[in-house]
Amino acid sequence: MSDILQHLGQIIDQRKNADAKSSYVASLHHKGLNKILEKVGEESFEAVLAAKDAVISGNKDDVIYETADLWFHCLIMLSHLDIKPEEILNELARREGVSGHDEKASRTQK
Ligand SMILES: N=c1c2ncn([C@@H]3O[C@H](COP(=O)(O)OP(=O)(O)OP(=O)(O)O)[C@@H](O)[C@H]3O)c2ncn1[C@@H]1O[C@H](COP(=O)(O)O)[C@@H](O)[C@H]1O
Repeated sequence: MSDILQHLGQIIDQRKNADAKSSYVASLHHKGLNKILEKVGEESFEAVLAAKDAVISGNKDDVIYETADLWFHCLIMLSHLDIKPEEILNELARREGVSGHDEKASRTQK
């Protein structure tokens, strides 16, 4: 999984200076952070709606499709801010084995 995210992250980085007419990613980089964040918000909402629908219909295909759109647009956001997908993966690896309840308790004790 990390190979795909890293490879896609590299392609998205390379698109920063590409022609917006021939590349969707380049067109978003050129439009800037606000447009990218608008797309991330839109795709988040669509993923949530797909998940709610899946409970009723039992169809998970749209959840997979919309979550892929969300992850893809998050990668564009990260690239625009010069953050590598590896940095997110490293953070998840750092958290491995630490219960969210324990982590929250350690924060509230400070
Ligand atoms: N994984 C993706 C990917 N997922 C989704 N999308 C596009 O993301 C867009 C956003 O979806 P929407 O339904 O919101 O599209 P829209 O209505 O056209 O968008 P708006 O006009 O509302 O902004 C669609 O045009 C999808 O085709 C993607 N476009 C590209 N990639 C990858 O990125 C690479 C580089 O793409 P280009 O920069 O276009 O060459 C590709 O080779 C792929 O590997």
